[in-house]
Parts: sequence; C-alpha cells; structure tokens
Amino acid sequence: MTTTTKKKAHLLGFIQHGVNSHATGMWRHVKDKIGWDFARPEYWQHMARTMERGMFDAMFIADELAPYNTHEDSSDAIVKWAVQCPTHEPSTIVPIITTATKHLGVGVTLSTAFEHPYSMCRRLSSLDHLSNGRVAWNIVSSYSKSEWDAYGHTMTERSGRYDRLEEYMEVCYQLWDSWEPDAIIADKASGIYADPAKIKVVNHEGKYYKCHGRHFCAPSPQGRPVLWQAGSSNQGRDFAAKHAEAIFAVHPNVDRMKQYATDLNERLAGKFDRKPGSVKLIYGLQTVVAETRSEAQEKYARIKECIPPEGALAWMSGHFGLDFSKFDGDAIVQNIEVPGIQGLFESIIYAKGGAPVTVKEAAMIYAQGMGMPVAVGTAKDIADQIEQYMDEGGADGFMLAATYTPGCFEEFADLVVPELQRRGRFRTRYTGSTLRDNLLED
Ligand SMILES: Cc1cc2nc3c(=O)[nH]c(=O)nc-3n(C[C@H](O)[C@H](O)[C@H](O)COP(=O)(O)O)c2cc1C
Repeated sequence: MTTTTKKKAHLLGFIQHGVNSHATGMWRHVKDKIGWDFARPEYWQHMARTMERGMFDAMFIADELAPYNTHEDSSDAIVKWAVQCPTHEPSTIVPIITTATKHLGVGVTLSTAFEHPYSMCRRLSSLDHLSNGRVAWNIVSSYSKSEWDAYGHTMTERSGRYDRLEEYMEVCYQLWDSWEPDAIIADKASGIYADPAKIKVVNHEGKYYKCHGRHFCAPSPQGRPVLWQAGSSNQGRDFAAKHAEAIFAVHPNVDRMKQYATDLNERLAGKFDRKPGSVKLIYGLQTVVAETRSEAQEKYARIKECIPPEGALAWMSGHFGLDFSKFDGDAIVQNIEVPGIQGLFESIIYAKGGAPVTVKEAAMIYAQGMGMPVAVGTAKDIADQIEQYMDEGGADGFMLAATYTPGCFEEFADLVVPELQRRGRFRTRYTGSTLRDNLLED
C-alpha cells in the first residue's frame, strides 16, 4: 500500500507599512493597534515575533508610491478615509523585522518604475546580507497613475511597462551574478581583499537602461532575493512564469484557483522550460477566527461595519485606474473594462460565482480584503477551507490579509496554526536557514 504525503501550507502575513493595510477602515476597529503605533519599531518587532511564533514563512509588505488620485481626479477620499494612506517606505522596516526574529523572512514590494536597477540591486543585496538571507522582492512596475504623477513622469501603458521590466531584470541578474563565489581573498598579509578577475564589470547598453560598473555588494547569503510576482494580465502571467519563484494571486473560489494553477503550469512548461509546480502559488486569504462559529460571524460583522463606503469606492478607483464615482452604484461591473490591476478586478467579477455584481456591492467586497476569499469560523472550519484550497485549488500557501493588527495574527497563530499542525498540514519547526530554503520546501 502506498501513502501519499499531502503538502504543507506556507503562510505569510500580508500588510503595509502604514496605518491601514488591505481591509479598509480597519484602523478604527476597537481592537486595532491598541497600545501600538505603526510608525514605531516596537510594533513591527511584535508583529514579526508573532508571525515567527506562528512559524510563518514571511511577513509580506505591499506598497504603492503615492496616494491614489483616480477617484474624482483627486486623492481627497484616499487621505480622508485612510485608504492605504499614510504608507511609509517598506524597506525601512526590513532590518527591524529580521533583527527581532531568527527565521521569519520579509517580502518587500519595490517598484522598478523610478529606480535604476543598479541601486535596486544594491539595496536588496544589502538587505539580504543584514537578514542572513531572508529577503524576497515583490517586483512591481507602478500600475497607478498617482505614482507617475508624483514622480513627474507620464505613465507608460502596460505592454511598455513589461517590456522595460524584462530589461530591468536582465541588468539585475548580471549584477547579482557578477561576483564569483571565491572572489574575496581577504589576505591580510598581502593586503589583497578581492580578486578583480573574479568580479565582472557589468556593461549594459539597452533600450531603457545603461549600466557600466561592478556590483557594489559582495554575494549575499541567498545570492539574490527570492523573486516574487503578482502580475495577472497575459503579459504579467508570462513575466511571472519566466522570473518568479513565488506568485501572489487572488481568486475568490476554488474553480478560479484551479484554472489559474493550470494556466501557470502550462506557461511554465510550454513557454519557459520550467517544471510545473516549481513556482510556489500563494493565494490571498482573509480569516476571521473564534472559538465558536457565531462568535466568528459576530466578529466579521464588526469588521465590515468599519468600511467607509466612499473610501471603498475610492480604493477601487485607485486599484483599477478608473473613476468609479462616475458610475451608477447599480451598474454591473461585468460590463466595465478597467486599465488597472486585471487579476484583482477578476476577483470582483467572480465574487458571486460569475453572477452580476453591482459597483456598490463590488466596492464593499473589495474594501474588506481586496477580493480575497474570507474564511470565517472556528479553527477547524478555517483549516478545512485551507486544505480544500490546497488539495483542489493548487495552492501552496496563503497570504493572510490583515484585519485588525496585531490581533488577527495573534489569533491565527494561537488557534489556526495548531489545528493545521495537528493535521500535518503545516511545519512544526523551521528547517531551512534562508527564506528560499523554507519557502521552496514542500
Ligand atoms: C494580489 C496582487 C497584489 C499586488 N500588490 C501590489 C503592490 O503591493 N504594489 C504594486 O505596486 N502593485 C501590486 N500589484 C500589481 C501587480 O504586481 C502588477 O503590477 C499589476 O497587476 C499590473 O500588472 P498586470 O496588468 O499584469 O496585472 C498586485 C497585484 C496583485 C494581483
């Protein structure tokens, strides 16, 4: 008789370096950040230790570079309702998180749009050194007009952004791979620190970038950060299948998850000669856990009460690059095309299994957790749902969207993690020494 071992889940805490993450209005929840200030290191140290106690793979920090300004051609509603605003620079908290922990990784979202690959590589190599190899990079290229306005550039359209991103990665790989492993001699007697013959000068003259110089950092523990991606258009999926080691996707139900996993595996094998299943598929999930189902439903209702309708609509306008204030609240989203994040818009379109969703409904669904499925119930209920998404939907793990913090992660670590461990679906100790080791293990 053969027994098949079911795969174990990977877990990440999905947040922003700001007053509010991805559940709009959560800053006003009675349990949010009691005694904590998001702009102080103690909060991040506590969040990090909580996630490490729960044996998460990493904390994953989303980012955008400026408040959205699509809604009514303004960022008023965004600042008024704290819609991902204020948000501080994400890489500044990486060393705080990694010095408070031994194993927890950090995924950091950094846009390529306004930064040269040379300084991006230097920053990421430095962070990988300081964290002992626990850094991932969520590669984004600025989908929001507000970012281009803030940096004083005209926004390029999607295909141009991906074209440029390809070249960006080419430069990054050259820089990260330019030091041979034995380039450092550090011979005090002769005074020779490194062998120049073993450190390539990168000479890149491309359509978008020029780079002539040596990478300023010696090879870091992981060599390069774990490469993460969340592109969801056709081009975005190809980019992810070519470059990513892990993907973050949001799908509201098992069927959509299954379709996505099949599509990705076809791209991996068919277009990029990579093994199907070799890229970790991490799906967004929001959880509301309690000792009883009725208590969990009660909690969920309190969370939803915090959402400000205007802030919800403004967030949707920001993510999808379209001014939803111009639409009738009863207009059907299935009839609307958006220029912004395609994959997340699909999570709205399929929010009711493909049945019509109005703009008004969409805004409230989206504002509560970016269109992710919400698991509400006891630890057993949530573990059942997690197992189903893994066994039927192809998930390798979950990006757990914050509600009130740090409470939602404390509750998950205390209640859901032990249940998953009892079922053999989650690690009971960290086995790897780097984020890549831990994340890529089965
Ligand atoms: C689940 C998910 C999370 C994302 N998080 C971010 C983010 O934090 N910052 C950002 O600038 N873009 C983010 N994006 C945007 C994408 O990485 C990508 O740039 C955008 O979707 C445009 O590419 P696409 O048209 O291929 O989807 C996210 C997208 C998805 C699907």
